Amino acid sequence: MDGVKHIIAVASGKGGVGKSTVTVNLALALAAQGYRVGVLDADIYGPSQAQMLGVKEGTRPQAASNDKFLPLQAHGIQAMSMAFMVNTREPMVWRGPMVVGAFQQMLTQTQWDNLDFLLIDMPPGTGDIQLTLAQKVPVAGAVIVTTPQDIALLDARKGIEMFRKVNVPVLGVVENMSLYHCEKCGHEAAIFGTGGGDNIAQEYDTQVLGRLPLTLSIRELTDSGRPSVVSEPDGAVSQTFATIAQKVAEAVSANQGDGPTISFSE
Ligand SMILES: Nc1ncnc2c1ncn2[C@@H]1O[C@H](COP(=O)(O)OP(=O)(O)OP(=O)(O)O)[C@@H](O)[C@H]1O
Repeated sequence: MDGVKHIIAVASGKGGVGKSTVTVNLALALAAQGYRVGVLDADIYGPSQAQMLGVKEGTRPQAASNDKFLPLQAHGIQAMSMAFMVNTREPMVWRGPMVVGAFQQMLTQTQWDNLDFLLIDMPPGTGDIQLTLAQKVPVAGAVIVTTPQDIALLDARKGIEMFRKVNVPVLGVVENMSLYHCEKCGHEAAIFGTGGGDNIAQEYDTQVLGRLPLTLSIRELTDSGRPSVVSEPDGAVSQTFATIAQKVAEAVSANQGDGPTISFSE
């Protein structure tokens, strides 16, 4: 795709497992490692990237010279979202084809500026948007976000199966809300059970990219527009995202054969 080297879908089967939180922090972690990164919020009905990136309500993208939109800039990354086009306080009462049309327009009519990675924050489920993405553009891989409990894993499995059906490699699984961590007393509890991420990674012959705790700070920082990776760059959560970013970049380059080029000369 024009202006983009690698497209990565961040997906989950189930809603509310932290997919948007992982997308924005992973994007910022990749940017911190020197990559040029963009985020496309494909959640048309419930976009959250504008808020998570701290873009002020009512900010609109500028038109480029060629019928395209310029993405907005936030914390050093480029971003496009339905939230930049509509009043986010009003519900979008749209039928499926209109939603797909809006997604396609954002996908093809955004003038991304020389990105190494475009992360697409997918809506939950395995429907129209997922199929449109796989059919319209070459997707380098998918990152699956899940929480460890059975009900979320059930849906995460469907997400993995769907990407396999459309020949998109699964780069790995991020287990979110692995462990509840009380920031006051330090108490930890596996509210959603343990081992879910490992089991699913083993089942589908992929890797666990990282595990994130359920903590107040992740929620507060991300929802307030200054995600953990920019607010607490040296904190444990940012370290985890740095590792996830590294593994994602490695998995993409391994899949695409971007290894070093060796040449011989006399
Ligand atoms: N590890 C975490 N600890 C605490 N809060 C979290 C964590 N991950 C996500 N949250 C919070 O949970 C809520 C839902 O997260 P998020 O919007 O990222 O989920 P989602 O999977 O993208 O949801 P959907 O796709 O259904 O909109 C947000 O308020 C977010 O801040």
